[in-house]
This record gives sequence, C-alpha cells and structure tokens, in this order.
Amino acid sequence: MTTPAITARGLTKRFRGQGGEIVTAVDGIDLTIGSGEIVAFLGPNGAGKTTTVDMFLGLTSPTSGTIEVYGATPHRAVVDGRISAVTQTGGLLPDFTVRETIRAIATLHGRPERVDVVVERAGLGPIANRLVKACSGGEQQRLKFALALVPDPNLVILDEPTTGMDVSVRQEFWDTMRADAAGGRTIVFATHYLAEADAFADRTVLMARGRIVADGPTAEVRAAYGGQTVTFRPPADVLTVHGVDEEWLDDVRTAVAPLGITDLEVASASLEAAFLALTGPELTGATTSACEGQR
Ligand SMILES: Nc1ncnc2c1ncn2[C@@H]1O[C@H](COP(=O)(O)OP(=O)(O)OP(=O)(O)O)[C@@H](O)[C@H]1O
Repeated sequence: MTTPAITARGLTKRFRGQGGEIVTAVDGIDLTIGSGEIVAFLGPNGAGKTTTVDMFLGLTSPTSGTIEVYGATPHRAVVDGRISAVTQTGGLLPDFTVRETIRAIATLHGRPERVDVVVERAGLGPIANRLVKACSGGEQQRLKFALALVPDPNLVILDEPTTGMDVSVRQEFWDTMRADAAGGRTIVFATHYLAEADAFADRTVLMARGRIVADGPTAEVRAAYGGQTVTFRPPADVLTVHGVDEEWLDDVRTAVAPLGITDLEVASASLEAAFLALTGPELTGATTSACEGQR
C-alpha cells in the first residue's frame, strides 16, 4: 500500500487569545489524504483552514494529536523536498526578473536543471524576463507556484492562492495548476471560494469552527448537503403571479411526462447551499429539495 501524503489523528491547535482566553483553532481532526488527490479545504473566516495547512507544513506544531507527511514529520518532508507551499505572504525580490528569481531558488535547492521546466510548468515563458515589480498580482502568484515546484515536490499546499485576483486571472491560475496536477502531484488548497472547490477539487473538506463538518468527493458533498433542484419550463397557463399553480404541481408529481413539460432539467444544488447548511450558525445537516418553475 502506498504511504498517504498526509495522515492526521486528533490534530488539535489551541492559541492564547489577546485577552488571555484559549482559542481552539483546530479541534481534533482526523484525516488521510492519498497520493495524487486534489483536495480543497473550504470554510468561512476563522474556520481553521490556515492553521491546519500550517501544521501540514510544520510551520505550527499541534497542541495535541499527530501529523505525518509521507510517513515522516512535516519538517523532514520539507527538508526532503516532498512538500512545498504557495502562501499568501512571503516576499519576492522586486528588482529580479521572473527567471532570475527562479534561478536563485533553484540554485539554493541545488536543482539548477529545474529552471526551464518550472518556467514552462507555471506558464511563465512569455514573462520570464520581466521584473517582478512589473508583474501583476496574478503573475506573482504564478511565480510563487513556480518556486514551490523547484524541488519537484510530491505535495503542494496552497493557502488561498487566488485572493485578490479577478475572475479571469483566477481562472488562468487554476488552468496552470490543473495542467500540473495532471502529472500526478498531490494538491491541497485552502479557499473561501466555493466555485474553486467545485471546479478544481476532487475532494472537499468543509471546515467550521475548527472541525471537519463534511469530507468527500466534491460532487457528493454538494449533493448530500445541498439537496437537488429540479427546474423546468411549464405551460404558460399554469403560471400565476405567485409562481406555478399548486394543483398543477400536484399533477406533475404524479404524472410528469404527459403534461407537455419541455426543457425538463434536473440539476444538483450548488455547493453554496451545502456550505451554508454546514457552516451557518445552525448546523442543520438537513437535505433539502426544491421544485421550481422557470418562466
Ligand atoms: N497566532 C494566533 N493566535 C491566536 N489566535 C489565532 C492565531 N492564529 C489563528 N488564530 C485563531 O484561530 C482561529 C482559526 O484561524 P485560521 O486562520 O486557521 O482560520 P481560517 O479558516 O484560515 O480563516 P481565514 O479564512 O480568515 O484565513 C481563528 O479564530 C483565529 O483568530
């Protein structure tokens, strides 16, 4: 059996807050992430995502519980170049070009031969000779991604990598990531954006208040907790100012096809519905379903 990329057992992190109170940022999570998975950590502000991924990277030590990265300590995995990260903060040198930056880091890692492949992987060829200070925020994030690829890690961790990017730049960033992941790299990312988990992750781990409230294939998390919505175009004469006539809807429930409904479409509810159901103030966990008429 291959060693999992990440194994966490009872992983807990407490901080002392400014008023001296104890804040439980991560509350006893159990998790195994297999090699080659693309996993989104999704959750609202303060859910514990950053603290969790910081423990994966060895940037923060757990208060209790255990964490292994490829069967070793996070520190060992970092030293061995098996895991690396794209963080929100972390300086780039403004007066270096993109290629010079990558070359400097590749030299530090003793991997000068990686420069060209990394430039290509991160889609930086067209701007390789541009000064970092002339790069857009999105381009600088791609450069950080390139730097994370220098040691050719098995696992890349990204903490909200697209914060502040506009939609098209975000899309470009994920296209680059997706192309790289196709080669089998394990990718774990924290995000606020439901659409990013939906579009990019095979698996979504939904966090709220330091705990995992849902964990599974992204489509299943969406379906199980978001319910389903059926949309259709009803005949015009059953439409009222309040929507579709209730009696007619009863007829539809018993005999859909003979009623002349066109464009009948069954679609899963959005991941947003799952997110709200699971991370809102009241954790209902309920599955809802809805039947809507579309004009
Ligand atoms: N160094 C620290 N000292 C005290 N409290 C902390 C510290 N780091 C995090 N926390 C608290 O732990 C909780 C979880 O924070 P964390 O940053 O992990 O959440 P998050 O899901 O990444 O949030 P965001 O999406 O806003 O980045 C929050 O209540 C936060 O205030």
